[in-house]
Amino acid sequence: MIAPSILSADFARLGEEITSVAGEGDNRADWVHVDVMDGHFVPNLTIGLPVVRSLLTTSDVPLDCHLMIEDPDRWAPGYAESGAYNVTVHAEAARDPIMLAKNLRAAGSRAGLSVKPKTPLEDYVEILKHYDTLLVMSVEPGFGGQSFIPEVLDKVRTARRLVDTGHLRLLVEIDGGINNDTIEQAAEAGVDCFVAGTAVYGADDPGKAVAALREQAASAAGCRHGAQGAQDGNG
Ligand SMILES: O=C(CO)[C@@H](O)[C@H](O)COP(=O)(O)O
Ligand SMILES: [Fe+2]
Repeated sequence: MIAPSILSADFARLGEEITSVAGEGDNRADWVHVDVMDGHFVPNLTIGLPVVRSLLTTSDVPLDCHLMIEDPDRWAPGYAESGAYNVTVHAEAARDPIMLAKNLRAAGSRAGLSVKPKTPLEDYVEILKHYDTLLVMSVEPGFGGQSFIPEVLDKVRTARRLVDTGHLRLLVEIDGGINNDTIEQAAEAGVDCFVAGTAVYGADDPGKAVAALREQAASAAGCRHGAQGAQDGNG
């Protein structure tokens, strides 16, 4: 799955930028990723709930809201109530992440938990049993256009193993520095959903960029499944 991040889009034309990846066929994004930043949890400020509510009316592509905010226990359920498909909060910011996941689901969205590059996954494995998505940050949150941090792929591999062995039931999502040079290693590690800002909205044709990234990820993931089959004696 490909989720273009509108952080790299033209903020004066956000509706059109979303519709550019909301057509039919291969050029259609699976989700559109919306980065909400409060200037406290991260040193940058973007948009909040009123803008997200408007964006929800611009297309039928599900919105994936990534909340880089303090006190998500208080603010995140509003995004779910408004119709966001997936609402992701930061593990480092949530006070009661299990209750928060329950509140998000009760409000009608999927619940996502994100970890910054230096946050270990081990501390959150039990909590993740209450979540639908794990968002592994592959850059420090706050800005688009940064370089991919390959070391976070160990967390992707661990999460993939936990899902494949039935210990967790969630989608593994990655966010930061995903482009045609980095998507294959992320796909091989076991990512299900790839957020891409600059690689999609920096391209001449964002829809074509979505299709190209998906194709690259699918063929790299195919190689991973092939290698897995051979290891299991099925290949
Ligand atoms: O959450 C964030 C940044 O904090 C991301 O969603 C970025 O917006 C991804 O942008 P690129 O790294 O793909 O340019
Ligand atoms: Fe993000």
